[in-house]
Amino acid sequence: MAVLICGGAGYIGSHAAAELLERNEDVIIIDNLQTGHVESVLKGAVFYEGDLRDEKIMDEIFSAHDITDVMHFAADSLVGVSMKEPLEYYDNNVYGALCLLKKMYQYEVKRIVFSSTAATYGEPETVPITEETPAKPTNPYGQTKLAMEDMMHWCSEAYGMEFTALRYFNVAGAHPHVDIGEDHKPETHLIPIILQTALGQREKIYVFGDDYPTEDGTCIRDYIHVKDLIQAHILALDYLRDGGASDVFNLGNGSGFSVQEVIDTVEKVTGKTIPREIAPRRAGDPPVLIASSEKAKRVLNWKPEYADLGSIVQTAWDWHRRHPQGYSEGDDSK
Ligand SMILES: NC(=O)c1ccc[n+]([C@@H]2O[C@H](COP(=O)([O-])OP(=O)(O)OC[C@H]3O[C@@H](n4cnc5c(N)ncnc54)[C@H](O)[C@@H]3O)[C@@H](O)[C@H]2O)c1
Ligand SMILES: O=c1ccn([C@@H]2O[C@H](COP(=O)(O)OP(=O)(O)O[C@H]3O[C@H](CO)[C@H](O)[C@H](O)[C@H]3O)[C@@H](O)[C@H]2O)c(=O)[nH]1
Repeated sequence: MAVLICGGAGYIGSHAAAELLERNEDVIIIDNLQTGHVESVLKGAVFYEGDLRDEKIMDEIFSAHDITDVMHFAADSLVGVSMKEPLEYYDNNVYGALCLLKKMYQYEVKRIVFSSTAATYGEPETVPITEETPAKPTNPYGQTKLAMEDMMHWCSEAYGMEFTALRYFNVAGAHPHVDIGEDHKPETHLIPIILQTALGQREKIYVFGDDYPTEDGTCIRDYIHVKDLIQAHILALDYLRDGGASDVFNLGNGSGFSVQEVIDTVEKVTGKTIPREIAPRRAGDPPVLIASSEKAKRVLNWKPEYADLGSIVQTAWDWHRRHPQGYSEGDDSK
């Protein structure tokens, strides 16, 4: 039995590899390294550098290993870029998932745990967001993720291929004891950008809009620690292995923090003053996104450990301080 991690050299996929290896699972990774890092591939995992859309390497992997389960993280995931390059997003995300599902069907692999996103909900009218909240994406990124969920739904109906679509809210933090963390180039996510400012690599943080209908006028998001997120993936995998039916689950902390509050928290954790400047709104940002993850808690028995934003930021800060330039130092000591 082996788990194939698609996108296992990326931020979240590498944390999944760490957890699976800790459970003594056989881990196979495919990653084309378009945003991933070979340095984040952990010892013990079998690594293939390649693309999901390349049938040759997919056949090589599926015939060389007894793959029983898939975790699928490989995707393009920048909302802004997706607005400008929708076809690229459909190609990598939707066509990439199609290629993967075809191989799973061909090699009779029946289970897949999938990275979905809160972006499938678009701009919901009420919070907290439950899985019953209508999915109405407002950008191609969210739309491609919903299309991928739909494909899995129909594969489940037709071929008995069971899936869990995990709709993440804002993922942050780094592994508390394995030396892996978040390194996107370019970085667009709020917490690492503030940490880069704390490290003196950026002059200031631009706060995108202070005229939203929230208490301090800045956007509110629900931040979830990557380790808690991965714990839910492990539970989702076990749920499918125990015969659980295909389903969709939100993954968030259930509490919201404004951009200003996140910056204040980073100041507290790092002891540094973060210069901030109010900038125009970023297109497509909903004012408030807060998850209800009650379903994951009830069905999967998920118990997140990092409810407090300070402890999430602390683990990210620890990693960023150790790796101020990210993985680019060529650290291959894993
Ligand atoms: N980071 C977040 O806050 C967040 C929130 C919601 C959903 N997600 C989803 O979680 C997943 C992982 O996000 P991440 O932050 O770890 O991103 P990431 O870019 O760090 O990881 C994605 C990995 O997939 C690889 N990849 C992409 N396309 C590929 C392809 N066609 N073939 C092989 N490898 C490919 C990349 O090289 C990268 O290593 C994504 O699907 C993303 O949409 C992330
Ligand atoms: O320099 C910055 C960067 C971000 N922000 C603000 O900080 C908040 C969080 O922004 P992120 O880019 O960190 O995260 P998003 O909420 O935009 O997006 C995240 O959640 C989405 C789902 O809602 C998608 O899944 C996406 O992949 C994931 O990164 C937003 O209000 C954004 O406007 C700033 O003010 N300044």
